Amino acid sequence: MEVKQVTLRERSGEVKQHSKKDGVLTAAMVSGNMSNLGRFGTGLQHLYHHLSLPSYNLSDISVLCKYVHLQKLELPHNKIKDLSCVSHMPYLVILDASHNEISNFFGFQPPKNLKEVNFSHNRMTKMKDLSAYSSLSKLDLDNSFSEITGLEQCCKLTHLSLAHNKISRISGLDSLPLTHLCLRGNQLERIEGLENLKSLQDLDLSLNSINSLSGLQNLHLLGSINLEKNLEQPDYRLAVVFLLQHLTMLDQEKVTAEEKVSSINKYDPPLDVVAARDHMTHLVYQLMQPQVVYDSTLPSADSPYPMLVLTGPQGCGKRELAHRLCQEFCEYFAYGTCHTTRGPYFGEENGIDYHFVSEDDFQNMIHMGKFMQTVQYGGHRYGLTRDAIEEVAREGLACCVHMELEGVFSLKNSYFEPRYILLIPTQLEKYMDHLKSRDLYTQAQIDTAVSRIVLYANTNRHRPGFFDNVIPCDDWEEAYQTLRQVVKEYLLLEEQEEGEKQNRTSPDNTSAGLFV
Ligand SMILES: Nc1ncnc2c1ncn2[C@@H]1O[C@H](COP(=O)(O)OP(=O)(O)OP(=O)(O)O)[C@@H](O)[C@H]1O
Repeated sequence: MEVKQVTLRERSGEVKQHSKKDGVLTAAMVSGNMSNLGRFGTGLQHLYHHLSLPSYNLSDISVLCKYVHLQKLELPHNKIKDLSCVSHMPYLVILDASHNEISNFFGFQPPKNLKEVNFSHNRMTKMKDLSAYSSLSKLDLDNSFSEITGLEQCCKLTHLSLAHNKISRISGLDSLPLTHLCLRGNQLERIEGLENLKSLQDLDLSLNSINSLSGLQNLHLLGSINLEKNLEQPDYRLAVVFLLQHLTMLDQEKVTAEEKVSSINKYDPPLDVVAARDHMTHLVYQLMQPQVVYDSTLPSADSPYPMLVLTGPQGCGKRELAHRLCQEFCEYFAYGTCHTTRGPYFGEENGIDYHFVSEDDFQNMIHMGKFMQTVQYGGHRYGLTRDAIEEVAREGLACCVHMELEGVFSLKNSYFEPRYILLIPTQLEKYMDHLKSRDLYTQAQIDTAVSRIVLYANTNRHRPGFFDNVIPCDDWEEAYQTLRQVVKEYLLLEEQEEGEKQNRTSPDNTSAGLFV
């Protein structure tokens, strides 16, 4: 049977073997203070598999070239300059020569199965080609390197530490199967050269001068990252958590579920969160205004004001549908004119299509509590004011507006209870051709509009009842006919017409009966 661990203690400069079993020595631990190895292990060299000589002030270890069967050699915290004796250890698997005075990087014949090497805290200044050491899986090189080179062929390298060097650029790591990478305490300003390290799970970039998080976005397996003492950006923790959704540890602290939720709410908020914020903003600003007595036609909690909202992606035709509907059903509806910061298209009239206002004016109106809801779309702001609704209400009519989905989400938080009609393109090609033919949009704007169809479709699928009606709008005329039918049903006009035919009595055509 082989001995697993034998402890040797040095007494007055001599190494004494304390125990040995069945005559076979496989491991030796030596402690004490000894400047040269002298007669150490004389005659037993060929039996050693593991030798540990930490903190011995050793400078000359040439005698170890007789230890040809060594698999593990630990020599940390000595004064060794020359490791050429390792050339005689073809079975070596693990070598720890950290905290020595070695400047000649890997100055020995490569043992075929050398897997783990620790050369940290030595005097190495330049990396060299390590293609002969292709079995390396773990390498510690915390020294004074300014450039990462020579590792390209280390195709089994999973753990690499290059901490406390002078590296200012990450390069040459692309082809490695790294799972753990430590670049703590270097001179990095950017995160680059990591895009292809798809297996990376643990990354230490602490104590650098990194000022941007770009470069981290594709590291989907990254579970732990340390970025301490880098960015000064406030809330950077949330930004990192948002970028790396799989993260479990950041700066040596656990990433909590709350942080994950907060990061999403901050950087990619769901529509309801955006809408809740929008609603809260306008409510708060409105409450901050001097209270006024509203027109009696405005809503109370018991009678939510009737309103018709046409929603759908940009350019789907909802605006024209709204106008035509207000024309045909002018005894019931009037168009609710929104405010926007975008400039008028050719032929658009201020006060009719929109109230065109400057960014500053729009902002002031927010602060004055004017808006029911606002959205940001395509770099511009849009908003529906209380006044716009009130103006229509004074006529005894219901307000008909068109808006993007975000506006609907926001309005759903208010005390208004409109009918919501979704107008959705189902033939993509046709919709795209239509957008192109308007000659108003860039390709990017068209792409955005098209991509948002899914948003509408998913909202309809996942939130039954969110829209009161869904009307395909591939054919504008057909869409209008369906829409007017739906509206007539809302208004109970069909029944009235029927009734009219039968009784020849005139209907009550006020909007009071809308949407009951
Ligand atoms: N108050 C609002 N809230 C939310 N969305 C709004 C609001 N006012 C307008 N929008 C929507 O913003 C989008 C951009 O409006 P814009 O008038 O610039 O578009 P458009 O190119 O004329 O397209 P459309 O014909 O759909 O109105 C449109 O989908 C419009 O319905």
